Amino acid sequence: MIELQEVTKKFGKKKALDDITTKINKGKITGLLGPNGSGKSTMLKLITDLNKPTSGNILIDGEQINVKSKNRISYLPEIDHFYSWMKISDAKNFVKTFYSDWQEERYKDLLEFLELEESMKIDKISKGMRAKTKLLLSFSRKADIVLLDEPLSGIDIFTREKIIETIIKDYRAGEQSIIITTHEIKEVENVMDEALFLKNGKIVLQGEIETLKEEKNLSLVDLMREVYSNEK
Ligand SMILES: Nc1ncnc2c1ncn2[C@@H]1O[C@H](COP(=O)(O)OP(=O)(O)OP(=O)(O)O)[C@@H](O)[C@H]1O
Repeated sequence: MIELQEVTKKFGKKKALDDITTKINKGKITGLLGPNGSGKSTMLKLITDLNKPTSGNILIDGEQINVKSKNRISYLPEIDHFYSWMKISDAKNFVKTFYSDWQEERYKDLLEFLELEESMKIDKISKGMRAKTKLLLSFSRKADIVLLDEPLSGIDIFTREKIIETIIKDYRAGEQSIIITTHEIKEVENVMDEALFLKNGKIVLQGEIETLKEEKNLSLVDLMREVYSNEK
């Protein structure tokens, strides 16, 4: 379980996250939702320990984030983190040297599934292929926490579908926790178990998707509309 205790993250005077206390359940797919600038990426970066909170604590299975917990996390950043000279195989070797849980078999399997080739040069492939490459590298590890920041952003419908298929393909429900930030709500609605809605750095709603929808008798998109129109 990932636990945030009174977490605030400030950039200058701006509170990107404002005194957040919450638990994100283990073994589920959780959608981290909210409008631009609501704090989604900031929250993922704090969980990966790429950024430190200004105040508050983040615990993973009851332990303060440490080197061991960092190794359990696979993080797909919103922005491309590849060097332009790299081929997919170079990017793989780069990631592989950092993490002991690299799974070569899974990498080979996903490479084929995503219709990518190791010899492809990253600065020559399309945006969709780069998105698939990021996913390939994130999912070729055995990490039991996978954080995906906007994996569907700016990608065509077919590639989006392929990316969603990849996310659920070998998903170990109950064991592996996946947190996805996205604006493509309709497409991930059926994949997510739980959702956490952020606005201005605060949680405005959180729960199991089916329960939230049933309680209000609304689709997730309409639920979001209601949540964000009521919040100022
Ligand atoms: N490195 C930074 N320096 C200054 N301000 C930042 C930094 N990172 C985030 N912020 C600010 O913190 C707030 C939250 O940003 P964040 O990127 O977490 O939002 P988001 O919900 O992921 O947005 P989007 O959907 O547009 O990706 C925004 O106001 C943003 O400008």
